[in-house]
Amino acid sequence: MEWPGKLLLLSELQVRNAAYDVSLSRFHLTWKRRISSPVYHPFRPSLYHNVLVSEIISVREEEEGPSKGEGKVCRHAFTVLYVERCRQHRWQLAEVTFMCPEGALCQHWVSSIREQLNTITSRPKHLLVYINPYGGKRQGKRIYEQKVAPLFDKAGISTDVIVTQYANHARDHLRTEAELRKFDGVVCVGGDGMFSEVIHGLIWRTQIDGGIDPNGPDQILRPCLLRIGIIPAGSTDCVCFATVGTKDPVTSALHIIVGDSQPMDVSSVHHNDTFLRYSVSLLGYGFYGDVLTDSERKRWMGPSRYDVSGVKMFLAHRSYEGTVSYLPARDVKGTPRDVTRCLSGCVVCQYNGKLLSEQSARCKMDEASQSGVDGEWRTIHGKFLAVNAASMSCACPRSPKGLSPAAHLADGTTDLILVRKCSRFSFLRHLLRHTSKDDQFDLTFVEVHRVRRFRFMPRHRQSDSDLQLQETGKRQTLSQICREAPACGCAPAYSSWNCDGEILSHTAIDVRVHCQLIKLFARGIEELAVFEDHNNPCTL
Ligand SMILES: Nc1ncnc2c1ncn2[C@@H]1O[C@H](COP(=O)(O)OP(=O)(O)OP(=O)(O)O)[C@@H](O)[C@H]1O
Repeated sequence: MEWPGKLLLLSELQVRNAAYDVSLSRFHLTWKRRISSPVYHPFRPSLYHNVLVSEIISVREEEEGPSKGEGKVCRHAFTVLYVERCRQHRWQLAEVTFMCPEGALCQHWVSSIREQLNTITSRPKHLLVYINPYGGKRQGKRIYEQKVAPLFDKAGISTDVIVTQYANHARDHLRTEAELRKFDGVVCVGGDGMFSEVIHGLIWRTQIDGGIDPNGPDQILRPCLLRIGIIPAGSTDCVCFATVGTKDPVTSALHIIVGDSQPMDVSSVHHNDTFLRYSVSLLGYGFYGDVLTDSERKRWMGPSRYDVSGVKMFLAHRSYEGTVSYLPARDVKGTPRDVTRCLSGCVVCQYNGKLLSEQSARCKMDEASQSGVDGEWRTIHGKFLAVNAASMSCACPRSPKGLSPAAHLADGTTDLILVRKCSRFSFLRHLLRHTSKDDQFDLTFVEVHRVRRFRFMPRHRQSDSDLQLQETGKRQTLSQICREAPACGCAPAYSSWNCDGEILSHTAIDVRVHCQLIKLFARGIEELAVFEDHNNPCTL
């Protein structure tokens, strides 16, 4: 076996007229300046650079290098394009040009680097791209054409681009028409709504192709083979922020190019035997459901509608009666009160992912053992200000800790957070703790459980006429008027579920977490230390 640290090439080359020792191994490209004077010079550029081969985007031979170096003639040059880390998890494309004394040496370097890049099998070569031209500030097309397409081009990635014509265009295309075998991944340019369309299309198609009925709440779903990339261009880009650490199209494009892979759990939401939606981040009933319902009526306000509706619903202080039953996540590592976070290469996700896939393999062999794997249901009845299920931390720039700071992206569980009826002041304390260092769960009226499945049943069942009105958007009957503006004194009987920013049509739901059902072109959030390279001018 070849020793991985073994040097494949070592030459003296020039970078900006200074001599460097440049070396290439299977994993690293390094260039180290030859020091002519031992005297420290504070303004001299960094002396040592190290780039992972896995983070080299491409290499190109220059037409003709500069004609003179320090005394030597250097007419042959090649340029390496690579990932450079900046502040706050941002990546950018950097390049360095090496000048070689001879053409043969230059070609040898170019072919050796290309050879190493060709050994990386996880990089996509052909992508299917969906652009929502109306997401966020309607910049999706411009962002893709100006910032992303040139990078894909440099990396030699070919694309089939579809600019969506209507809502659910991407979902329907993926479900039926898309020739998925042609592609190594699917990219969506837009916000969380667009990402949701893509996962709905891809998961559905994967189940149908695999002969699995997606309407069955007890079905073990097939993981999707194609990875998904998100180019953030929406007004809410929470999934991108949670999996990459920033909302920057260039950073996301570079994660796609280097072929990153981040598994992610998906929850299926059913009402009886009818599939409603998939969720990857937040399912919220009560406060977060009401905020979304109210903010939908204020779309004309733009993103500030969430603040306005948040304040309004906080003052309304509505609580809802219902029954929550859940299956606690047994045997898994981690709890919602952990101080450790789900970061890049998370060992909790790896451990639980393995454990749960072994359990579901056993379960497939013996359908009857299902109850043994799942354990026992627990039930809580009460009046709640909020019932939330966070499948990831739900961190965003406004709430950097998120709704459940210790939640994991891919451990097969969701954190069920129950906020019981309490005073306005107490609820405010709970909400404010999402932005401070204090533990938002350390309050008598809040409880949190790490679960694999849960059900919710409101005390008052929705009537069919309520459901019809909810779906058609008409608001004319007395009960609906009472629900929207209970000036008559009757409190609304039920809230709505906010499912990743969409309102569900039913309140009685059955939610099941599917461990690592999808994979993203991301690597999770890297430790900050990785980014604190003080030699890097971009971090200063
Ligand atoms: N061509 C289109 N015309 C109208 N709607 C579209 C089109 N393409 C996609 N959509 C829908 O637009 C919605 C919002 O898209 P997206 O998530 O990209 O932007 P956003 O501004 O972040 O939206 P949101 O406010 O929902 O987060 C999605 O639910 C998607 O289904």
